[in-house]
Amino acid sequence: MDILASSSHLDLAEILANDPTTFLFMSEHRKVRTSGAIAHITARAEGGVDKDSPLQMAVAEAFQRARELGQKNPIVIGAIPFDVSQPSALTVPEWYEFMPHMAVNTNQSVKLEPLTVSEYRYQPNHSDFKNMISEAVQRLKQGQLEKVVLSRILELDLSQAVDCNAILQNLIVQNPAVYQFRIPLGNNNTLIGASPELLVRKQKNSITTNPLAGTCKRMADPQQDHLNAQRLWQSTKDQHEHRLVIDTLRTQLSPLCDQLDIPAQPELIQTSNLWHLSTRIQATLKEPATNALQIACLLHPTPALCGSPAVTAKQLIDELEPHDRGLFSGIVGWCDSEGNGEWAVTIRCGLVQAKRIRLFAGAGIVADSDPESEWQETGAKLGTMLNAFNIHNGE
Ligand SMILES: C=C(O[C@@H]1C=C(C(=O)O)C=C[C@H]1O)C(=O)O
Repeated sequence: MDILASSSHLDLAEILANDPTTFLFMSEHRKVRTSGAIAHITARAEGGVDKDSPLQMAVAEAFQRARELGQKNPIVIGAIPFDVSQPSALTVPEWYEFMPHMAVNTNQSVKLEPLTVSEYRYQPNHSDFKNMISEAVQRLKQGQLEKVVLSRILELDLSQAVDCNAILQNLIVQNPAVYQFRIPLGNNNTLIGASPELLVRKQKNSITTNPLAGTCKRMADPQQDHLNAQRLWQSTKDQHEHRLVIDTLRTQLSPLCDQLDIPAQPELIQTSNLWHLSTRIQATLKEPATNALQIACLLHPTPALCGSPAVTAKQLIDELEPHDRGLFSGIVGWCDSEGNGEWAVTIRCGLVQAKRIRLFAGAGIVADSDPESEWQETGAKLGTMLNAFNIHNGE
């Protein structure tokens, strides 16, 4: 499709041009923006690794229609929920382009009028969250499973409607090196976020995945910050949490790949407010025709968002979490008709609807997890979105 000819800076307001249908997915690899819809795809992602699954068939059909309307290489873009038995929220747009990286202004945040929060709702609240983690720790100690990821929701009511695009602009400025997205969901509902975690990128026969697991908070004091990072690196608990993710990915990817390059040790990476253990995995596909959405469906949800073993962890999440995750901890991204694409994990994000914001944060729990530390960790994760809103109390 068209590539922006000029290399002048665009503010988000110009990029989105007040078009409520615009999807945005931006990374250091590609920055995609869209307009309009040829098809909305709600087919469930269950079994989506297979070419003849309902999801892949629906996408192929919509691509065919887009080609008939003159598109050379249509794309599908949007979000898939954590629970793949729930409907997908995908669109084949009427128009899209890959923007030049330089086109997007990542320097200028938007000065927001101070927002007044009229209500904070925690689901579960502090004490119920700690009970939930203690219950999970019991099950982990009994050996029913090795890891489960448990989460909480923070819902805020504001005294005035927020400008969703201004919040996204702030997210981009505060988190320039991650995966930023804007997913319009209808009913004036928008999912926005800045995820640090790549589920899969596919370019021709080459794939990359970059799971994160093992987290601690950044500190204002550089020495304390460095110490925290070292503590995370040396933590057997966090290294164990991380290894479980890598082992699963190795098992899933090995049969598909000629070459699979997994570093022996994770590295430390930093976001604006957190340290993570991170492993960048590179592989070459045996069958280059396998598309990015198929691989995303194979890997999702990884033990970084669900647990290990996956089926037992999913059952425990259904039993213990009081909320439905919906699109949170699902995946978000795009795939073109040549099979290339990029999918990130839907974290560090929120659903915005006029005066109401719904935020999500989860943490990996293993047998030696401490409930209060997990509350603190999820609080720090919520900070990514709260900072973009310029809300500093409550967490
Ligand atoms: C679930 C979240 O994060 C996930 C859990 C992590 C952990 O347990 O250390 C780290 C990164 C993500 O894979 C979240 O940010 O909400």
